[in-house]
Amino acid sequence: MSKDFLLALDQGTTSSRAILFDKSGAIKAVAQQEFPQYFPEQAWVEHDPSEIWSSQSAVMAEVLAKADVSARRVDSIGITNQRETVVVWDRKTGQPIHRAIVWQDRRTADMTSLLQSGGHGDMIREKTGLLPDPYFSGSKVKWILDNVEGARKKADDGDLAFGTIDTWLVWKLTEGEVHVTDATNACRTMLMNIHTGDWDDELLSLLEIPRSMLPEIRGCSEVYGECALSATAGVPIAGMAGDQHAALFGQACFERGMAKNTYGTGSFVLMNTGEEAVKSKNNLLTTIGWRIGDKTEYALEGSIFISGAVVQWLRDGMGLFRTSPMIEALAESVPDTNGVYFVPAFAGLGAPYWDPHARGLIVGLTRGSTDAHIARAALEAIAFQSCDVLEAMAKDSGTDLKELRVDGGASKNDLLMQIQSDYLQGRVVRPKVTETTALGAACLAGLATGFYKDRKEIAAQWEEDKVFEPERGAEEIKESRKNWKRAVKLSRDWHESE
Ligand SMILES: Nc1ncnc2c1ncn2[C@@H]1O[C@H](COP(=O)(O)OP(=O)(O)O)[C@@H](O)[C@H]1O
Ligand SMILES: O=P(O)(O)OC[C@H](O)CO
Repeated sequence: MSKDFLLALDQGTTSSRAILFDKSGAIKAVAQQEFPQYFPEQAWVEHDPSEIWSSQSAVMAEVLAKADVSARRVDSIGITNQRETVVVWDRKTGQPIHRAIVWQDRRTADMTSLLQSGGHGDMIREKTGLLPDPYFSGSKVKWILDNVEGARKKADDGDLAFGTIDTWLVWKLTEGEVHVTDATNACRTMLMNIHTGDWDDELLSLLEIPRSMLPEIRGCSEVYGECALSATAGVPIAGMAGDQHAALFGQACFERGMAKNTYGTGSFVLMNTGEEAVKSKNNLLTTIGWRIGDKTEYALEGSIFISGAVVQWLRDGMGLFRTSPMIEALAESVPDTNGVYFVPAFAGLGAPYWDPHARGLIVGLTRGSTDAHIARAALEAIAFQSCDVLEAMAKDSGTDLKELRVDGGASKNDLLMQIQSDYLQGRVVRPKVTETTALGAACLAGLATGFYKDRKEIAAQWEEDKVFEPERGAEEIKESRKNWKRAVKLSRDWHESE
């Protein structure tokens, strides 16, 4: 039977998705399931690994049924996932010993501040391309080992396994046979040296994490094992990358200097820097774009923790509208924010501020402020945050960005994309397929099996849907950009440590 399809498993922060692509990169079918978020304490965020697995395996079966395609016609599976989120499980029982600690969780803020004040910041930056922040996996693993009864002894005895979500899914898909991660997920743990491509003993000993817990680090495009589940039994798992890296690949940003921004729960801007691991002088991260065969390509990244999530908060927390897309009409009903600025630092601030103690605020309110102004200020905030990161990126890379390729749930919002282009004073380009994260994972799998010959074939499939050009001049936006920075200043260092 001919193999006509690639299956992408896209395990995101708020939902698990499975998408079936045909060879031209067109979507044949999508299945999606949201799963519960747990907020046990202020600024803590957890997921239940078994709910992640049950939602992901359910959508995998559902998408094939929806498309009426049998697993025998699926060439291979590509996995992509929310990054940094930590699962620790017992190797013997396969049971997690704690809920997954999610990338947004701030419980280890004091721990990472100590790493900084203890003089480890430069070493961490040099080796990992990251900076000490609770965002990354390492401090979360240490927290589990320190706080779950009996965990440290079990870890020392070699009975525990650690994984980011990619690792957890492969473990489940292969029924405990394969314990691997890929270079892009590994490089977000703060435990890997991005220059050697291996776990780093100095970092492991600093965080007291035994090497025996860790998965093997593999490339992004190779066969890791075969699926053991009945719905997809025998299909090779052949692609794996963190969601932002997969999106960079799916956007065909294959040349140095090309960049994308994914507007999901957070926003993540990545710029390809080729084989050079560019060191940021402006508080961006140096990250692995992908590793294919023995070649590693790098990227600069600006990670913004809250973007689409602010829309969700206005929807669910404030009840301003019923569905996320409805924010567009509400925000469009006013010509501007009437002086309102909204800093959505719900989970502290990521790049380029890196302040885990910042908290959200809305300023500039008057008796004339309405829900529409607040909605518009939320969209402006999404755009402002990306501009802050892109400004830093231009300085670090020494290149002015020619265009920004966009994707993710909130990129469907035309008003937001126009605001982005205005504040950026540059071209914003949205492709026909905005599921580029899943597409990237599928393509990585297809490259490994020979379904695709080379990257050129993939790049040729990328098609533009809509281009946004600035409608306002540089002078017109100057005042707003200045006020945004004033608002950010006010949000800083708000939460006091215990
Ligand atoms: N039309 C829209 N305008 C603004 N935000 C949107 C729109 N549609 C979806 N969103 C936001 O995008 C996010 C979902 O995007 P998605 O790429 O699925 O995220 P994730 O992968 O992080 O779960 C949600 O936070 C939602 O509020
Ligand atoms: O699930 P997303 O799309 O919000 O992405 C989460 C990021 O990978 C976190 O680093």
